[in-house]
Amino acid sequence: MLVTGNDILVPARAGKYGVGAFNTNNMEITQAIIHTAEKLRSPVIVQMSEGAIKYGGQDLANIVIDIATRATVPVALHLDHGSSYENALKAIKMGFTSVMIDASHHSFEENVRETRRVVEAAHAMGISVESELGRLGGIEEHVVVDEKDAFLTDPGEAVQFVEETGTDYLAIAIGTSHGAYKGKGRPYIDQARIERIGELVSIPLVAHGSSGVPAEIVGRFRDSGGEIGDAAGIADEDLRLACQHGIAKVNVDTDLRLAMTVGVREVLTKNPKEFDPRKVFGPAREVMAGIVEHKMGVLGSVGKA
Ligand SMILES: O=C(COP(=O)(O)O)N(O)CCCCOP(=O)(O)O
Ligand code: NA
Ligand SMILES: [Zn+2]
Repeated sequence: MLVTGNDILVPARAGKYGVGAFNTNNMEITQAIIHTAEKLRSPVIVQMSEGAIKYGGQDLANIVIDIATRATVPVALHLDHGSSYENALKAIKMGFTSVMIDASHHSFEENVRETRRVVEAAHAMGISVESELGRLGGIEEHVVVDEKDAFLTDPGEAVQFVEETGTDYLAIAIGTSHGAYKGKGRPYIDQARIERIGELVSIPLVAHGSSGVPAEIVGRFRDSGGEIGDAAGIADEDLRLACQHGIAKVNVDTDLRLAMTVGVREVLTKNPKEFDPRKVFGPAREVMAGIVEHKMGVLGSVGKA
């Protein structure tokens, strides 16, 4: 069933488990996400960035809404990294049940102002809101403390931000970053900071940049002709721990992109004569479903629907 972000995330925060928020850009990705959630009896969030909306528009949103509505587990459709009040409202008009207003690159005051505007409008329509405080960005071990603090979310500011905006859930900067290169070796994630913020703030917390970039997928990507540097993602153990301390929404896009590409490349390199799209995108869907299944196991959302 299609539900709001709060319907899924408030129980997740209370139950100390994480719910995957997986980005989609087509039908097969959407099916891999929602069908796997049904198989595992797990709630799930399907999210579309503004780039995905540009790519697939209402056509793609309708595919998500239709599959989510018929699904036997709770599914929310979330606007990822909404960049303006207007775009957040447009997404609600398209049928989204959760929207992010990402004004974290503005000053604290401007971020509060913009976020509060979206919260008021979205709440008037029964839609949940994600906002962000702090700067997403890979933190290398050598970064000096004050520079690190400039990036990461300040616990005291988080309390004030939540009070002044009424945001339903909050994306915090804890050392993760988008993409396949999250730092040398085991990417840094500031567990103490998550724990501190989780103690002070009771709403669900959001971790962006949470793809694991699993070595097995990276290996298959290279073996099927892909080119990728020394990619690294967030360790499963770090994600599991983060969900014990208040992280409830866990954003994953890169892992699905890698999985889809691996599926397509492996078919096309193994069977150069193949040109039936179902024989290309079908196997890609299976690889993605495997990624979704692994992630739900790590986050602890299996059986929670
Ligand atoms: O936090 C994440 C994903 O993090 P990840 O890269 O670790 O998967 N996200 O919010 C996904 C960001 C997707 C942006 O995609 P566009 O190219 O459409 O703008
Ligand atoms: Na988001
Ligand atoms: Zn993000």
